[in-house]
Amino acid sequence: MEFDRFDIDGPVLFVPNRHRDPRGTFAETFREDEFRAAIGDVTLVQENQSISKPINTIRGLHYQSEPHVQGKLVRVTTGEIMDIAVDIRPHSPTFGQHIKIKLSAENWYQLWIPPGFAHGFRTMRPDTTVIYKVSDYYSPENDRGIAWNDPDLQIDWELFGQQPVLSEKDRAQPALIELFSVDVARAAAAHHALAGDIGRYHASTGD
Ligand SMILES: Cc1cn([C@H]2C[C@H](O)[C@@H](COP(=O)(O)OP(=O)(O)O[C@H]3O[C@@H](C)C(=O)[C@@H](O)[C@H]3O)O2)c(=O)[nH]c1=O
Repeated sequence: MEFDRFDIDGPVLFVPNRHRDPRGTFAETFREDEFRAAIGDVTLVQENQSISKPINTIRGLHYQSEPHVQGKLVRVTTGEIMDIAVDIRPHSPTFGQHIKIKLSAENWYQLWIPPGFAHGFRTMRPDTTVIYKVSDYYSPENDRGIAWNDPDLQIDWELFGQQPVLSEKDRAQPALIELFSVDVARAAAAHHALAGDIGRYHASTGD
């Protein structure tokens, strides 16, 4: 298993070593020892699978709040997604920024999204299967979301005018600023991470 890191600290891309022969392909898709060597003391306790039938289904942006924050190890076994992880760690120098990467049945990529990130994806093909292991159990009381199209996040979903398919819940998620306004202002003032928006965040929090 190879791995790579990103400009935003925390997420890790795992790429399994594939063994090809006339029958097809074999790969180790998860090894706890290698995962822990790269990530640290994290145990994955639940595995989820979703199948999205229409192309341009967007699920997200989702996270669980304390005390049930989740890290997620995401992969695709059929189809392709554009995977998005937004840094929502209030004191992070990259608060509000995101990483974007394509995961597909062909590239076998696995993205580790640590606690402190909101996660979402757009399916780039019909009938896309996403499988992900998580580091804490599902807790409906701690289920949280951010609007996929929050303009402050500046995510280019590459929809090119197409309407995404969304759950009712995801059509009504709040903007980041509604959830994190005070911390955003503090983080922005401390790190100048959101240059240009600082005045507006201060105004909206009354600081
Ligand atoms: C996430 C989850 C949902 N459910 C139930 C709740 C609901 O009835 C049904 C569908 O849930 P959702 O609409 O939240 O499913 P979905 O929109 O696919 O939610 C997922 O989106 C991606 C982007 C993530 O990162 C995941 O953590 C998760 O939030 O499944 C569970 O039973 N266990 C779980 O772990």
